[in-house]
Amino acid sequence: MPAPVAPAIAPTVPPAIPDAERAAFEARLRALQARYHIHHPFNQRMASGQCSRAQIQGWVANRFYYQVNIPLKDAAILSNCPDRATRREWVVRILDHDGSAAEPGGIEAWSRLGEAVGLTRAALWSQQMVLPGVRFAVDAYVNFARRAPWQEAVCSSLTEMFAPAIHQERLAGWPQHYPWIEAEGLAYFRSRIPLAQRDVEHGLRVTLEHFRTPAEQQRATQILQFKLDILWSMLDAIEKAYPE
Ligand SMILES: O=C(O)c1cc(C(=O)O)c2c(n1)C(=O)C(=O)c1cc(C(=O)O)[nH]c1-2
Repeated sequence: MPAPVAPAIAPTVPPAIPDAERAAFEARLRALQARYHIHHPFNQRMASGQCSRAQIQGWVANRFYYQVNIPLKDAAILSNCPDRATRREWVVRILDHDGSAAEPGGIEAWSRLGEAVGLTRAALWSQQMVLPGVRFAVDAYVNFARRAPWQEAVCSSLTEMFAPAIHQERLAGWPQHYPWIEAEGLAYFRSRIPLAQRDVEHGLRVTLEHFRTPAEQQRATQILQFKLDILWSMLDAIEKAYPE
């Protein structure tokens, strides 16, 4: 009688991915920078000082809808994530935007940007200026985070890899191009640079660990492209509503 075969025990720790493979995957994700909204014609006009006051106000009022939805998106990711260590690291993103007793937070900073460009708080908070295309695009992001496996939603946040450059671009250019914007209004962009870098460090760790096979990694690039398309569509809608 043959000796009984020991039952296979599922490994609790997945095998390590070779460093070179990981680096190649990360490089493929980073290469999608070419599709970032920093290259959108509206952003290029905004960055080179060609936007009117009405266009800047339209952009700020519409982007506010993105800002107020980011914490809902992050809460959706938390609600789908059974891993306590990940939740502990992720939850800070909600307070970054919503603020706390100690810090007014990103949404408040964006409201100040609104005032700095001449929008009243009522105009901003009423969301009356939010365009249908912007609403659809942002809602698609939140809905994706609600429905997708949490690691996929984490991957979709990785456009933040490219965000510090666009914040820097505004900090460097706006004071000279748009001297009518009160300088304190730009604090939001300054505050996001270190936060985006921290977020990306975490988001990349999750993504590089989770998407392993070529097919999974292909899926990750498609998810990142989907998110790039959301940001791009927002500017398409804004550009159409506020023509030159
Ligand atoms: O101003 C920008 O162009 C820009 C882009 C992005 C981005 O790439 O998703 C974010 C932000 N800003 C931002 O301020 C922000 O808080 C943020 C959070 C996220 C996200 O997906 O979780 N993206 C972004």
